[in-house]
Parts: sequence; C-alpha cells; structure tokens
Amino acid sequence: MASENHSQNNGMVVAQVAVIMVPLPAQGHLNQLLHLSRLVSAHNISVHFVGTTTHNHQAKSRVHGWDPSGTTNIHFHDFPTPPFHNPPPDPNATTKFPSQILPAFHASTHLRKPVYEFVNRISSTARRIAVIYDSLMAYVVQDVHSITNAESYCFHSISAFSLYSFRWEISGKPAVHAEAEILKEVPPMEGCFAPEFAEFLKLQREAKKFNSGDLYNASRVVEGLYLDFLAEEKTTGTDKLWAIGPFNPVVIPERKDSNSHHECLEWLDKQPLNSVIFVSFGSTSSFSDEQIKELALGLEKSEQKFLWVLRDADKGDVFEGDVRRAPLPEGYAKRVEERGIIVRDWAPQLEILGHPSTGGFMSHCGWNSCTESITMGVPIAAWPMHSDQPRNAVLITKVLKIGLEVRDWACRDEVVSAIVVEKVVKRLMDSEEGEELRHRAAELGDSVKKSVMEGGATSTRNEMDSFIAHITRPIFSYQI
Ligand SMILES: O=c1ccn([C@@H]2O[C@H](COP(=O)(O)OP(=O)(O)O[C@H]3O[C@H](CO)[C@@H](O)[C@H](O)[C@H]3O)[C@@H](O)[C@H]2O)c(=O)[nH]1
Repeated sequence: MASENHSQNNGMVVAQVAVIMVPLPAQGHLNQLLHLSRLVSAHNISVHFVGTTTHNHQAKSRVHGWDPSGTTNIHFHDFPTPPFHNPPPDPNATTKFPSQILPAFHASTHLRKPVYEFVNRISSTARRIAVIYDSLMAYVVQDVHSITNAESYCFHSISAFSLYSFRWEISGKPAVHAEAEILKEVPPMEGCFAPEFAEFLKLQREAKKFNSGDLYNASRVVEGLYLDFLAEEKTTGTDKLWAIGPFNPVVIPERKDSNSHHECLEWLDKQPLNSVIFVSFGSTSSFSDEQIKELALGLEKSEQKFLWVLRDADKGDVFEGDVRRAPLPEGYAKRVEERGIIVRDWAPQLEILGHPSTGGFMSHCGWNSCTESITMGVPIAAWPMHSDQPRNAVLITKVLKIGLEVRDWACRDEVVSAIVVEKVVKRLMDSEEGEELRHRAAELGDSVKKSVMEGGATSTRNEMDSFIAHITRPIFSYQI
C-alpha cells in the first residue's frame, strides 16, 4: 500500500514523514495544534498528538468546526504526569494573568522523558520525523535533536504583530521602519504577565537547542509586514518561516441534527442578520462580581441583541473541582430575555462567529478569538485582559481597523463602567461607524478565506504546500 507519503522498504511500508505535535496544556494552545493536526493530516500524513491524559481529553472534547474522532490519521497519545495543584482562578486578582494554570505548565515538564522515548520509537516508522512544538514546550522536546531523523519546528501561538512588538520592546525599542510607526502606540508589557511565569519562560529559553523552522498561525493577508520583519530578524536561529494560518476551519460544516449542537445556535437562527453581539472572553479570563454587574447593565442599556458566554477562566485541570457561577443582577435574565441569552457552559465559538446573525464580537483578543473573528468577518470590541491581548487589540483597532476599544489598557485597574459598555456596543452594532467596521471585517475575512482556499503567491495555501513539501522532501544518503 505505497502512497504519496509512503514507500516500500524491503517489504516494509515506511512513511516519508510522521508529524508529532507537542502542545502547551492550555486551551488556546491545545486548540491551535489540534486544528493544525487536521490540516497536516489532510496531506495523507500521520499526525501524533502527544500530551497529558487530561489535556488531550480537553482538546478533543472542546474542538468545534470538525470532528477529530472522524480523522483516521490523527493519533492521540496520552501520558500521565504527577498530580498537580489545581486552584480556581481568582476573579479579584489585580493582574488578570491566569496564574492558576501555571502548576499544569510545570507538571507538563515531566513529559520530557516519555516524549523523547515516544519520538525515538516512532522514528523507525518514517524516514523523517517532524516534531512541531509550542514555543513554550521547548523544555519537553530538548532531547529530540539526538534522534538522527528528527527535526523540530517551533510553533508560535501568538500573532506575528504581538511577537514582533514584544521583541522590539525587549530590544530597547530601536528606530522603526516608517510602515511600522504604530509599534510606538503599543502599550508596554507591564501588567501583562504574572511574575511567576518568568521562571517557566526561562526554562523554555534555556532548553531551546535547535530549530528547523518557525510556524505561525498567521496569514500574510493580515500580518505580512510583521512576518517579513520576523523573517529578517532570524532571532530563533533559522531563516525558515511559514505563515500557515488561520488554522481554524474557514468554512463551517452544515449542522446535521438538533442533538448535535448547542441550543444557542438555534436562538441565533431566529435573529436578524448581523443583529447580535457575541460576548466572550476565551478560556483564561475571570471577572469580579462588580465588573460582571457593570457589563450586564451595559449590555442591557445598549438595547442590542447579545449572546454572552459568562464563565470563569479554566483551571489547570478543567475536569476537576467546582466552577464559580458568577451572580447576575437580580431579575436580570428575565429582563433581557427578549434580546439576550447567557451561556454558562462551553460555547461553540467558531460556529457562533460564523453565524449570519452575529454582527459583532466583544472579546479579550486572545489570538484564537482574533483569528476566528477575522476569518468569519466579524468586527471586534476589544477588551484585553493580559498577555499578548493588549497588542492584539492594537492590531485589531489601529492596524486592521476592524474594531473598537472597550477597555483602555492604561486604565486596567479600573472597572469598565456600564456606560462605556453601552456606548461601545451601540457604536459597533447600531451606527454608521459600526457598519463600516463590519464591511471592512467582511472584506478581510473574504481575503483570508481566499488565501486558504484558492492559493496565490503569498497565500496561506502556498505556504502550507511549501511547508509540506519541505517536511516530505527526499532524503539523500551517501555511501563512500
Ligand atoms: O466558551 C468558549 C470559550 C472559548 N472557546 C474557544 O477557546 C479558544 C480561546 O482561545 P483564545 O481566544 O486565544 O483565548 P485564551 O484561551 O485566553 O488564549 C490564551 O492563548 C492564546 C494563544 O497563545 C493567547 O493569544 C491568549 O492571550 C491566551 O490567553 C478559542 O478558540 C475559542 O473559540 C470556545 O470555543 N468556547
């Protein structure tokens, strides 16, 4: 059974390449490498997704837009880790960085030995092994370079704009190219991370021994300039860079039966075109009771339709322990029932953004949320909370001009008032300015979809083909 990616060797079928994904155990990272697994496996390449038992389960149970269990050449490999502390998030913390998941990150360092052994075992089944690892999992894959037919590719889970602007800030903000003057408006990284995260970052930096190329969940249509800057820099020890995003499906499959989808989609079915603002803050943000009350009142006063996902940030292990159910103002659900719904569980975000009734997205600007919204052509009301999000907010509102600011990062210690929420929601959903943003977002979404589906010189499709050609390139052996 020899095929494009397989050949016969003394009667044994040997694949040209097998790919091993090593994700960081946090939803926004698991999600991206799982989506990438789908894209790579579509090239008739076996993909091995390795992780802790609980996080592999999390990744599979939450994915939207396709079904990993229906894909025969994606294989999940679950590895145990020692038990880790699993505290709930603190909704009242001043820094919003999700420190509660750091014990899970540290527990994942125990994967170093089992992952090395696994790659070693798999290395005899293919001529080449391509290990694609999250830049925050360098520690785990550091021994792989001793396996002669293994190469490793570093996946950067944030936008090219954010990554470049972080590096620019760290290198002392040197003079910038005229086209990149906007970098001067990016807020400094103070307040973006918890100090304890530095230790984990250092571990990764020190372990990064070799790198065969960099992968980005980014599209040249959206971030071409910053991808070029990153390519020029070569700071990661390689001049190979592929911009193969968005990883998320760009077309949502049709819904089959009512049992297989979330009820909020049926509610959306009944709403007019572009009439609903989707409000959701990813998997790492928690709001204080006071902030939730202001947000609730602002949405109510805006008199716009809304679909609000109100849930706390993930714990390190999402399947263990209680989850806080944040209170809403007295009688709120009843008062807004004609216009809004509140979802307390995991919502099908990609499908919501792809629904024709969704006309705006109030988001914390995590990179997955940004790419999903850009792909589906939905403008964003930006409410950054931590990490790369203030940078993504600048990309969305000032570079791409497909969004408005809700939370001014400079005032991040203050509660965002109901009045601010009301005003921004009205501007986005019920004004000429909002219409223009929706128009621009739709145009960008179309270009991104074309770049994935139709190809062209600087398209995602071309870059993906180039990456696949690179990892499946012939292997020459010389005998003297
Ligand atoms: O009810 C929900 C909530 C979230 N999601 C999905 O969960 C993901 C959330 O990812 P993202 O938007 O990137 O937010 P975070 O979970 O906060 O992501 C973390 O990881 C990202 C990638 O590094 C960073 O950009 C963020 O700042 C960081 O907080 C997205 O795919 C959403 O579609 C759902 O499907 N349903």
